[in-house]
Order: sequence, then structure tokens, then C-alpha cells
Amino acid sequence: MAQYSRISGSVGLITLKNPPVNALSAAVRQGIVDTVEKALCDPQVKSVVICGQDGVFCGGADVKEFEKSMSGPPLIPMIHSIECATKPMVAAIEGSALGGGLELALGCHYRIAHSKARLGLPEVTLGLLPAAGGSQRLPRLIGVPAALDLITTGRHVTAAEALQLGIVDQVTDHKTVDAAVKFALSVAGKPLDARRISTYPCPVVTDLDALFEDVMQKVRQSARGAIAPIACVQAVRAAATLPYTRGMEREKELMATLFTSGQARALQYNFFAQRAVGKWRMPSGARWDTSTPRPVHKVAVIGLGTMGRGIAVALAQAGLPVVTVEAQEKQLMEAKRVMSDMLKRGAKRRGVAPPLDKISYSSNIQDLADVDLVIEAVFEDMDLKKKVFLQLSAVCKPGTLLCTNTSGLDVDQLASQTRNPELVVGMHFFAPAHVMKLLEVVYGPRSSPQAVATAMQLGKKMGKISVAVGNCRGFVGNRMLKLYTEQASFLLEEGATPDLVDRAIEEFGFPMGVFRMSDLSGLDIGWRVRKEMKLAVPGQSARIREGRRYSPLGDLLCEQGRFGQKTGRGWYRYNKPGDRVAHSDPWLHHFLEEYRAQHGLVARRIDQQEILERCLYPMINEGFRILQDGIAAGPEDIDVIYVFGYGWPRHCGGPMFYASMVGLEKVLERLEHYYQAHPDVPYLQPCSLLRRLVAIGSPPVQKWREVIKNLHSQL
Ligand SMILES: CC(C)(COP(=O)(O)OP(=O)(O)OC[C@H]1O[C@@H](n2cnc3c(N)ncnc32)[C@H](O)[C@@H]1OP(=O)(O)O)[C@@H](O)C(=O)NCCC(=O)NCCSC(=O)/C=C/CCCCCCCCCCCCC(=O)O
Repeated sequence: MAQYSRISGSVGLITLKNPPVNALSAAVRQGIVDTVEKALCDPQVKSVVICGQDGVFCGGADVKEFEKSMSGPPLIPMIHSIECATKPMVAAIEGSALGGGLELALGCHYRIAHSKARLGLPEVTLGLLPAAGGSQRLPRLIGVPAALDLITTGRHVTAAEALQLGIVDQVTDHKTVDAAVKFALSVAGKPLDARRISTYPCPVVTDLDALFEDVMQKVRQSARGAIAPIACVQAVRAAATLPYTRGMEREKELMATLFTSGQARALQYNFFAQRAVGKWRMPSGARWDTSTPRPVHKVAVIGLGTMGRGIAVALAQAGLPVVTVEAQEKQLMEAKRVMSDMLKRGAKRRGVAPPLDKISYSSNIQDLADVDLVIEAVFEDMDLKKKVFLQLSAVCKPGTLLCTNTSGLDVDQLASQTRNPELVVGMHFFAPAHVMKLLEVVYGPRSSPQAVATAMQLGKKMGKISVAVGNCRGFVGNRMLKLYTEQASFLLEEGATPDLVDRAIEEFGFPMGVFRMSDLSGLDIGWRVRKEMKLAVPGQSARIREGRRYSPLGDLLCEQGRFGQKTGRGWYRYNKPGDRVAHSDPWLHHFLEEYRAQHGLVARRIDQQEILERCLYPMINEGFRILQDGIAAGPEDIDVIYVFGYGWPRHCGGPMFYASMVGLEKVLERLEHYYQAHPDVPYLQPCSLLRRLVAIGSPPVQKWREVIKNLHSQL
């Protein structure tokens, strides 16, 4: 709703009220229409201020309403009537003015923003475009190049940048509404013709065609199959080339296509999924809102390899004092140099001073006596990690939370080395840890809710999207990934090439195919794990191990020293070790032919559809098993992990949402087909949760939690 009052004698004040972000629900839109009319009819009122309650102007259209049939007054005529008003309308922007919120402000004649406010048109991130006139007004106000940047990326700008771009007229450090009211008093009675953005001609751009061609090419490249960024470019082009009313028609036309698209549904699902994962719950019933985190004032990172360095930098950037410990003096010195550079580069990008003094460096574990939380990031070796946990338990003060950055080892085994196993959790960061948004917080059977709450809160402070998951080999992300990479190797055995598989995966929308990714992260990492598990045995090329199909291809490459980018050879060839550009490698193709001949395998033609089904559906099946096992609380957790940790294209929602879009019945049918064809791959057998969901009519992903709950209560 919206509340109306009159202040300072002649200013009508309209306050949007719809906590927490004053989204433009049907009730709010109706409230605006009614209060604007009231203000315009009140002869005492000479100008009007529109603001939002509780320090937030407006978070945009109410995204929840997009699923239902729209009711209430539509946004476009509402904003149009504000622009046409004969009394000055002033937007007082605090907190956020995003999407429809900024479009509302652009309909006003003036905009006053608080210095801490953030503005933007992030519709593209929801699979839409700013279709309440934003795509037509913004280019008229700030010019085509700047509008293209904001609308195609959806990035939020600070009040200072908004002022510089000309989006707002004034920025204040004081009370925004007071400043806006003062401003409204000063402009009362002034002519408004020059303040109606829709009447502005779009600033002229020299060589418009070249500009749009260039932008379109860049957008197509970065969109990885997403359609909204392209529609955004088309809408801005309409602003640059057509009169306002025809531009609005084009905006509407483009929006109609996007609004009902699967991509918009996927992106909007993902928006809410990101928020849902913060509301974690453990199988014990412990939850985010009933568990209090411990205070964390000082943290430590032990082990300064690539992961440890990234984690320490991310902690320092979040403003926390960090003690880093690395036993090897040479490694410590090198880490100090590299981390200082990382901090300086990060600070330069953000325009702040580098927080160099936040990190102290030591080779002595005794220096961790007074920290509140330790993140262990030593080499991925269970015996070594056990030793470290034993030492940490002896050295750290009582109550210190001990976290491991293992990417898949048993957190409970580490907890069992300590005096307080309830204070042990996994904090699984993704490389590079100071860049990647995802954090898996892993609770073992003995981890306390307080420990989980503390790790989740720390993740939030570090700007991560944290997902709480249960303890199993590989947790959620790597447990699913294993099947994806294994299937990719099987496809090579059957006749595919790394290039063919990667192309299919990249066309689906992943930033990097499975083999390119494996070359980047290093083939030796998985090899070492497989050797530890006695799965990989040098010199052996058997294709059935432990009673199931096994592909030794990766092991055979490692035996030849082909570890990927770092050695200049892997699934691809690189011009030199460390080079990033992958070239198709005739040696590898020949190697695959010899391998197939040696094992009596006949290469067959494998199409893109099969590559996608073979690589993605087993992962999805494993996702269902993870839900069934209670390792993830809901499909949103898995989807957020895959989008933010593994490059799953956001416009496909995540693996579980994607399964629901493809149709669970189809996924089930294909898995049954592949299991029949490959009975030596047990994980291809469809899991019972998937069968159950299909049996009850494939409910939408939002309803799966109920089904899982019922399933668990029957066990
Ligand atoms: C920065 C934020 C605003 C705040 O961040 P923060 O403080 O961290 O809080 P959050 O945790 O993010 O959010 C708190 C809760 O609020 C919920 N929320 C947030 N924003 C919205 C929203 N816009 N709608 C609904 N709910 C929202 C959030 O889920 C949290 O809920 P909970 O506590 O977890 O339950 C940050 O929240 C943020 O960034 N928000 C999103 C901003 C955004 O993206 N805005 C753009 C929205 S889209 C829009 O505005 C579109 C405008 C144009 C519409 C034009 C309509 C025309 C329709 C025409 C259709 C034609 C089709 C015809 C087809 C046919 O023919 O049928």
C-alpha cells in the first residue's frame, strides 16, 4: 500500500509501504494511483515527494506476482500519469531503487538520492527487461552507451555514480526525505515540460549501427545462450531509433516474449533459491532462526597453498584480522608476496586502501592460541589433516571453531581428532576463493547448530552465498561432479573426442567444457585421490574395477605426465606449460584410437543430445539421491551450489530446476534407457525419489520438499 500525508504546508508525501523492500505489488500500485490522485486534487499541495518506508525506496516489481495472473493497476500507465502530473513529483531515494522502483523514479520530475543508495535496472538478471518504460527513458536521460551498460548487465550503481551519469539530480548525506521536501518546495510552480524524460530526444550517437553491432556481439558472447540480454539491446536500440510511443510498443513486444519464457522462470526461481539457502535447516530440526552464531573477531588460516591464500585474502577483504600459518618458510614468504599483490589488486579495483595489516604471517601453529575460528587448508590428505586437527585442538582456546576446507573428505573423521567435535564443520571454498561466490558449509553428525550458524554467518560476512549441507564423500557439488566427469570419459571410450564433448557442454551454457575444466584444475588431483582409494593402479588399464565400469583414460594421461595446463599437455595441447589456450591435440585422438583398439571398442557417432543426457542426467539423478539421503535440504541448495560453484548456466536454473523443465518423466525414461545400455554403471539406475515424483505427477520443484519430508517420515 501507499500512505499519504501533507507536510511543510504544501508538499504531498507519498510513502510506499510493503516490507521488506516496498516491492510494487498490486496493493502498492493501487496505493500509488490513489495517493497521487489525492495529491493532485489537493489545492494546498504544490509539489509531491514519493519515498519508501524503512529506508528503502523500492526493490521493483513484486517478482512473486509474476507467477500469477496480473491484477491491479498496471505499472506503465501509473508511471506515465506521474510524469504527466502538473505538480513537481520528486523521488526521495534511500536504500535501493531497483527495476520498477527506478522506473517509477524516472517517471518523477526530479530524483534526490541518499549517498548510500544504490540504483539499477536488474531485470535482465531475472530474464526480463525494464519494461515499465525503463528501456526507453534511461537512454534518453543518460545516453545510449551508459544505458546499454546498465540495462544489459543489470549492475547497481552508487548514488555518486548515478549523479555523475545524470540519473539523479542531487545526493545527500542527511535525511533524504527532508532534503527532498526542501527541494520540492524550491521547485513548486516551476515549469515541468523540460523534466519529462519521455519527451527528450535520445542523445545522438555517431555510427549507431557500429555501436549496436559491437555491443550485440559482446552481449551474445557473454550471455552464453541467455535471451534477455539480447532483448535488452534490442529495446535500447528502439529507444535510440524510434519515437517514444513506438519504442514503448517495441519494449512491450520484447517483454511479452521474455515474460513467459522458461529462462525467466529459471532466473526468478534462482533469485528466490539464493535467498532460500540462507534459511538453512539440519535434519535434527535445528534451523537458521533458532541457532545463534558465536562471535568471531579473529580468524586463522592454516596452509598457504592456492586455496589458503585465497581464503585469507577474502577474510581480510571482509575486514577480519587473520593469522596465517604455513610450516614451510619458503612457501610462507612466497605466499606473503602473492597475497600482498592480491590485496593490492583487489583494493585498486574497489578504490579502497589494501588491508595489508589485517594479515599476519607465521610458521608456528602456537600463534593460533587466541583465534575464534580456524580454517584448515592444508594438502588434501586425510592423515595430514588429522594431524593438524589434533594439534589445533591442543593449541586453540576452548570454544574455537575448527573448520576444514576439504573438498570432499569425511568431516567427522577430522572432528573425532578434537576435544570438541561439535565445534568442527567443513567450509568448502571454491577456487579462486577470493573470487568465487559459493561456500559449502558442511555439518557432520556431531556438528552443533551453533557451529553451522557461525560458519554461515562468516560466509555471509565474506560476501559468499553459503549453503549448509550434510557430510558425505564430495558433499553435494563434488559428489555430483564425479559422475559428470566419469560419463565424459566413457563417451571418449565410445567414440567422442574432448572437443566434441566440450562443445556440447559449452553450447548448453557452461563457461567451460568438462575436459577444458579438467585441464585447468589439473588431472593429477583426481589421480592422486584415485590412487589413494586404490582405484588407479599405475600400469593397469582394466575397464571394470570394484565390480563396475571404470575409465582409466585420465590415469593413463597422468602416467605420461599430462596433468593439463600446468604441464602444457592434458586433454588438449597448450603452446607452453601454464598457457590457457587449448588446442585440439592429434596425439590425443591417436591415443584414443589405440586405446579403443586395445580394448576392442568400436567408435560410434555420438550426437550432442546424447552428450548432454549422458553428462547431465546422471548428475541430476545423484541430486535426487542427495535429497533422498538428506544431504541437501531442498533442490534450491543443489541448484545454488551448481550455479555459483560449477558454472551451471543460471538461465537454466540449476540441475534440479532444469530436470523439472525438461520433465521428470523424460529424465526418468532416459536414465532407464542408459542404465539398460550400461548395466555396469550402477548410478545410472533412477533413484526412488525421482520415481516417486514421477508417480505422483511430477509436481513443480517448489513442492519437492514436501514429498521428501513424507518420504523421510515413512522411513
Ligand atoms: C537489494 C534488495 C532490494 C534488498 O537486498 P537485501 O536487503 O539483502 O534483502 P533480500 O534478502 O535480498 O530480500 C529480502 C526479502 O525481499 C524479497 N524480495 C526482494 N526483492 C523482491 C522483489 N522485487 N519482489 C519480491 N520479493 C522481493 C526477497 O525474496 C526476500 O524475501 P524473504 O525474506 O527471503 O522471504 C534485493 O532484495 C534485490 O536485489 N531485490 C531484487 C531487485 C530486482 O531485481 N528488482 C527488479 C524486479 S523486476 C521489475 O522490477 C520489473 C519491472 C518491469 C515490470 C513491467 C511489468 C509489465 C508486465 C508486462 C507483462 C507482459 C507479458 C504479457 C505476456 C502475456 O501476453 O501474457
